[in-house]
Amino acid sequence: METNHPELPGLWLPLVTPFRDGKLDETSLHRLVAHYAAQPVDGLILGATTGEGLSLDDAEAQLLVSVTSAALGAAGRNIPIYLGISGADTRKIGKALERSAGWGMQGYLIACPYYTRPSQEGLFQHFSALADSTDKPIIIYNIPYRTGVNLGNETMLRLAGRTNIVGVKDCCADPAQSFDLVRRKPADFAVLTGEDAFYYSALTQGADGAILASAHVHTRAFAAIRTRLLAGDQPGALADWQQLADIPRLLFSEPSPGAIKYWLWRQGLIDSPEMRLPMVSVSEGLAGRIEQAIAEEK
Ligand SMILES: O=C(O)C1=N[C@H](C(=O)O)C[C@H](O)C1
Repeated sequence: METNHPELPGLWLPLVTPFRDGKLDETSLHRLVAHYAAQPVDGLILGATTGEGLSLDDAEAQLLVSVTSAALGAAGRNIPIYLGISGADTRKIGKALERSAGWGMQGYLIACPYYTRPSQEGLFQHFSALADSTDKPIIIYNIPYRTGVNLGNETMLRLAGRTNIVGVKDCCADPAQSFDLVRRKPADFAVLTGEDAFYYSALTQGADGAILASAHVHTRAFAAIRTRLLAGDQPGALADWQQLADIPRLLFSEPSPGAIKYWLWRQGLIDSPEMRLPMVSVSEGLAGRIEQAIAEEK
């Protein structure tokens, strides 16, 4: 793929944000980043859905970026960090882009404005205005079942013409829309699936990669599927996917990132599975199923 952003294709991890006693847990964050720095992860997204970005204030988001950069640096790993931003007011998001410009991440993942359900023209003008507010690359996050609005392919392709709108995290939940986009997109615009359960099928239909919360666990196995497909080994990739396909179902059987945090906590990667309200811990039933999955790993 020819692209002005060769770092985009691949497997990205939307990192959980560890909390302890109500605060961002820097020690766990450092340990977690060091762990993934040694894994085949091509980029990190901070403060997105999985990172509970809506419950972080500016100071915490900045700390998240600086601790993550420092941990990657200490591990000698140079992969891009994008910061998740969401909101429903173009002006406020534009100000957030200005305030965060010097924080040290390489780009932004920006969700479609939620709740107000703007028209396609409104969405076009929204993302155009945001692209004007920053020099950094932007990945659009299209997730209609969370925001209430679907950014259609005609609008996406108009936005793909902007030099710093470099890709989409595609969670449109409509495989026909995703395939149509992959077929028509310019070469320098990356389609990264964010539908964990569609990971294998999205890659076989030409997606450039993925942003997958599920890849917090079995990271190497998730990465290997893409590697096999790129090497032309589709049967091998399918066999691998058949082993992994239950993982997204398990991790998303209750609101995410509860299950992922529980799993990471039980593995000693974070010191607490704590989340911020309105997110609450996994049920006893799900905790038991995760315990069993961890035991089966060994
Ligand atoms: O953190 C994210 O961003 C992700 N969001 C998707 C969602 O909102 O459900 C899932 C994806 O794996 C990561």
